[in-house]
Amino acid sequence: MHYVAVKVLKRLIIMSEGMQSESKIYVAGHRGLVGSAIMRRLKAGGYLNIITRTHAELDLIDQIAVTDFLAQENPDYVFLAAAKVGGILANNTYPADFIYQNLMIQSNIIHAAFLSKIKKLLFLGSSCIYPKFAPQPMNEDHLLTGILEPTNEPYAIAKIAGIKMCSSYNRQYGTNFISVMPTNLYGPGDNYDLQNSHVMPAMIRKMHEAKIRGDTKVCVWGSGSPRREFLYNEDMADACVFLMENRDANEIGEFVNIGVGEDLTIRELAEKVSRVVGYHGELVFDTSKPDGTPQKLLDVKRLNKLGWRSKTILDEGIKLAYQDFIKGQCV
Ligand SMILES: NC(=O)C1=CN([C@@H]2O[C@H](COP(=O)(O)OP(=O)(O)OC[C@H]3O[C@@H](n4cnc5c(N)ncnc54)[C@H](OP(=O)(O)O)[C@@H]3O)[C@@H](O)[C@H]2O)C=CC1
Ligand SMILES: C[C@H]1O[C@H](OP(=O)(O)OP(=O)(O)OC[C@H]2O[C@@H](n3cnc4c(=O)[nH]c(N)nc43)[C@H](O)[C@@H]2O)[C@@H](O)[C@@H](O)C1=O
Repeated sequence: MHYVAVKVLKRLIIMSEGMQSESKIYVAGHRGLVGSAIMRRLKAGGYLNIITRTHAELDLIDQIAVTDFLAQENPDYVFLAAAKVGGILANNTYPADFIYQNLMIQSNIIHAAFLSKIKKLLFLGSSCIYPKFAPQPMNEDHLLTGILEPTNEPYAIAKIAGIKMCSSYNRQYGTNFISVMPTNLYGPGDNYDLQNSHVMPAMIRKMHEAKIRGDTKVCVWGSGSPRREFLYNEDMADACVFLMENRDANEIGEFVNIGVGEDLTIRELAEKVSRVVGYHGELVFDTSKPDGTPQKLLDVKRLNKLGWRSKTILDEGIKLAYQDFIKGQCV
């Protein structure tokens, strides 16, 4: 048999074993919004052998350190949830950091995972990989069919490179690297920095602080008309573990969207958050701030067919996220 075919066959035999409770699992970015939820989900699922490194212990931008770490630890499975992440303003202000750090982190881990012959890897991309004016809802076939949104183009290009790395290694070497494209995420452990965060945590904090101070107005960036979809981070983690347990790259296709399949305007989101927080002041729209993509709604048919759908409804998720924010204030 041809040498490459034998190599691919060997890989397929190893892959088909599936994740076991004693499997060695590396979660990169385990303290982040998604990584911390993946940790909770894995522990709840009975996984006993999870390895982690903080940023201070292992800088994922350092290729030699990453290669040595994976060669020494030799995990069976890798969740790649480490990345340079931020909201619209952070992406627009620090484009070099977003493209450089994301290209480096993902390239280092994906290539070292290949060298270490890991059984399966999950790479997290983002719904910003799709063209700015993609038809809605956006399905997986819309990748690379139009121009990207300028505020996050460097980050999106890094994420597209991540998808193409995973699919190229699968094609050439028979690896089992799966890519998922999450919609906008929120939940416990989010980043509440007012400049660099995403809209949901920023709104929670702004409205809470305005309520405490007795402010009559809260500033919402942009026109309020862009539409976004929001997935709770515990659901996101559940989807990641479900796919790692039950689906291989050949069943998924090049990648799969992970979302809810419903969106709302930023104005509607602000109204929902103000109800949960109990803030009754006026919403003022600052149109000097960017709107970004007019709409980002994922088509989740492929995900549903693979056997997963989201559970947490938005109103409930916002309440849980607000409770988390309050808890953080009390520490
Ligand atoms: N949040 C969202 O709305 C969305 C997120 N995603 C994707 O999901 C994934 C997880 O995102 P999220 O959990 O929100 O991000 P977070 O910023 O919450 O977490 C990212 C984690 O990566 C770690 N990290 C970053 N750089 C390095 C580095 N050089 N070396 C070691 N560790 C590093 C961070 O550690 P430290 O803080 O110590 O630097 C942090 O723990 C990312 O791939 C992101 O692109 C996709 C769509 C939406
Ligand atoms: C997940 C995704 O996140 C980023 O894209 P985005 O969806 O545009 O992200 P966002 O959450 O920051 O904003 C959503 C909308 O909300 C409006 N908005 C109102 N008021 C605030 C506000 O106070 N803060 C923020 N951040 N936005 C606000 C804001 O003007 C915009 O119209 C990508 O860069 C990229 O990182 C990525 O993949």
